[in-house]
Amino acid sequence: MTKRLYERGKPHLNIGTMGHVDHGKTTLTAAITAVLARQGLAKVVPFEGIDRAPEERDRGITINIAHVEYETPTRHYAHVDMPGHADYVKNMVTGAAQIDGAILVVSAQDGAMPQTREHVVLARQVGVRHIVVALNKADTVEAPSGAAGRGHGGEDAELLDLVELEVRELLTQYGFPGEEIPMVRVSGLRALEGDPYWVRRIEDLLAAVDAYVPVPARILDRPFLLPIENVLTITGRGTVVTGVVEQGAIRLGDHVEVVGLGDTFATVATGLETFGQTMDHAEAGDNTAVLLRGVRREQVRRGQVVSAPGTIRPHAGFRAEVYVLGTDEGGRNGPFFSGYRPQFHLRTTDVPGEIELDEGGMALPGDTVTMTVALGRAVALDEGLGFAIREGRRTVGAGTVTALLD
Ligand SMILES: Nc1nc2c(ncn2[C@@H]2O[C@H](COP(=O)(O)OP(=O)(O)OP(=O)(O)O)[C@@H](O)[C@H]2O)c(=O)[nH]1
Ligand SMILES: [Mg+2]
Repeated sequence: MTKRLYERGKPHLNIGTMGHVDHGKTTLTAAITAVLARQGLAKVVPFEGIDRAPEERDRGITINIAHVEYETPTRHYAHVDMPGHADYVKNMVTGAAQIDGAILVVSAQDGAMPQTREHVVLARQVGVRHIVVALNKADTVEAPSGAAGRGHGGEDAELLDLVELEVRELLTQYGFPGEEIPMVRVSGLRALEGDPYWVRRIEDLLAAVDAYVPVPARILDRPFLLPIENVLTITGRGTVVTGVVEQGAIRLGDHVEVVGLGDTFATVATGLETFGQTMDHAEAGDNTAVLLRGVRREQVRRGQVVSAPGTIRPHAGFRAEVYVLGTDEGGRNGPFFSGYRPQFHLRTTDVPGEIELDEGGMALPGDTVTMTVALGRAVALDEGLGFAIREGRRTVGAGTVTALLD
């Protein structure tokens, strides 16, 4: 069976849904595909089809299906719906999801909640600059005209205004232009059911994303690098790794190295695909599956990177600047000290590491501190890389690598 060649007709962007648990991220994701499918711009991905990342698939090289693909009239999107809070932190905060913009989903019933705040803080830390807000579950608050008996009328519409104001203030507090951020009142659930009024609102939301999130400048002038998100075995073909190309470009047949979490080794990219379509080359920003020649499944794992030969090395020691999350941002209740051994989330992996603090040996929630880190395992590192520090289920800090030590 021959596969369609991926056409680079429209600019490609990576976006994702974020927001408090149960506010409707997955329902909204499904609704977007349903609405765009009516225009022939997406395949319907049902609610149950999102959030699944099987270890193995036997049909072709396919992207981790937590990524949903769709087009608007002007753009091609890969959309990642993080399946829960811990995964959000792992995937997005560590830069693994590499999103160019985000849809912040806030339930109109509940307003901003603790994870709404935490996600906004962390989005800011990892350099997500453009957020569009979906005030979801608006059907529980607002009635479309003519839909007598549904919704609750005037007073609750005022409630929506209040929620909107509260979210704008939250965004402004964390350095986003809260006044100008587009906010669209939607109902993922009703749109998914095909209610024309709410379908139009989803179209409004997508138009807002198209207009507000700019096409980012891709780093094409640096060596190829792809952090491995997922490893798949394709029966009869070999081992495939998937992820978003962080920088540079790769052509079919290029020599590459697999770096980190063990000995570096060389291989060749003998297949490239995106969402089931073949590619002759992949470049920064592309959600890509790479077939690696002669590589056994056990040789590769999430957390390694595929890179142009000789361009990046594994390191265990580095210097960093870290923002320690405040208690109200989901951070610790108290300080930590030199000798502290949390988990470091770097690109697509997490490894334990010991912290040596510079000044005074103590870091309080809300502080920005400099430190030396000794990781338990060497991973592919470079200066400027962003990372998150976690302890148990709590995000302790968000930092940047400032120098490599060994
Ligand atoms: N009334 C109403 N209910 C909704 C809407 N969107 C989602 N829901 C319901 O809210 C619940 C949570 O929806 P999900 O889409 O699973 O929420 P989520 O944000 O993906 O949840 P997590 O992934 O667990 O964080 C489900 O029962 C949905 O049916 C909406 O627009 N209106
Ligand atoms: Mg969900």
